[in-house]
Amino acid sequence: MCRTTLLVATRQDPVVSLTDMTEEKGRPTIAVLGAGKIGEALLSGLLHGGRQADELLFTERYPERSAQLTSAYGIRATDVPTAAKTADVLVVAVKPQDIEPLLDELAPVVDAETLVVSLCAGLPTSLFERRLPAGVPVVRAMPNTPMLVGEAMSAISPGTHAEAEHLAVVEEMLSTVGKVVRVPEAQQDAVTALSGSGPAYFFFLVEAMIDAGILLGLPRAVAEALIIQSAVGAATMLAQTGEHPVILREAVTSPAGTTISAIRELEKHGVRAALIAAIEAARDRSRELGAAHEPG
Ligand SMILES: NC(=O)C1=CN([C@@H]2O[C@H](COP(=O)(O)OP(=O)(O)OC[C@H]3O[C@@H](n4cnc5c(N)ncnc54)[C@H](OP(=O)(O)O)[C@@H]3O)[C@@H](O)[C@H]2O)C=CC1
Ligand SMILES: O=C(O)[C@@H]1CCC=N1
Repeated sequence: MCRTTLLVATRQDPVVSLTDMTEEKGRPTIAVLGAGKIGEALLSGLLHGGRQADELLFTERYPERSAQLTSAYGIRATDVPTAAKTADVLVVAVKPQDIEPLLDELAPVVDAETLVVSLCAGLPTSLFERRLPAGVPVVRAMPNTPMLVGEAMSAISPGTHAEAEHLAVVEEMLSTVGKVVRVPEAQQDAVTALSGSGPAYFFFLVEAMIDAGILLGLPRAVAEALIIQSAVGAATMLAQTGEHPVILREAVTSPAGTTISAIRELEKHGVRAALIAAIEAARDRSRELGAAHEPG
């Protein structure tokens, strides 16, 4: 099996040398267990953020995929026992459905000196704590794919044995690739539905708006350029002005103008209710993924 890589990191030279950083802060070695979409995005984002390839490791199921990633990023592939022995932080990025065999592999080789960070939707820290040796610190994190371009939104929650220092390590790692908030673990299913899956909703919206441009007779390339830049502009306004989205929308909506005609159609078709229901369904699916691993 062979997949294309998402993005080849272009900046392999460090902003600050590894020696400087290790002397100052003792930057941890990070191993990503399962370098699929999000695992690769994290590795790529960390390289872009100034991490050195030799501070990073990954494991994958198939040698073709490992070779592809090593050739794209210069990061070494390894196996789970070597990752557990070598790395300070093990980032679990397999699908929730694949977690059990990975925990079987991890349990005999991990100890309380290693920080385990799970990116898995729905899986509670208690699952890892139950299956791994006593005292292993676990942090649950939910990032999103914009980490590829340093614009991730991540939320992190400590498990029972995770101390302030562990949260700080994860916060530092994920802030290299975007923004980070701390939330109680009980909120992680909602976070997963909102920001973990969130980029997909925006991509879906952009795709639908480009289709509308095609319907109206615009060339595809023109429709794409118009919508993508409108999305970038709107997101930048939201981020930079701090204004409520209602205020920003009202500023576009001229009396008896074009925008209000469109808004009336969106409301008539229940787009707001559809989004709320969609995000609720994603939250429920996250809960279901976790419940599948409950004991008994
Ligand atoms: N995609 C996203 O936007 C986000 C995903 N997540 C979470 O990240 C996790 C991964 O998701 P995603 O990247 O989309 O999924 P992918 O299927 O793309 O990535 C998972 C990778 O792990 C590999 N894998 C499976 N089992 C093992 C194993 N035992 N050892 C080593 N590698 C293994 C898979 O190989 P193979 O393909 O051969 O099975 C695959 O390459 C999920 O738990 C998801 O909930 C969290 C936030 C956002
Ligand atoms: O779709 C999923 O299950 C994963 C979790 C959040 C984003 N992607």
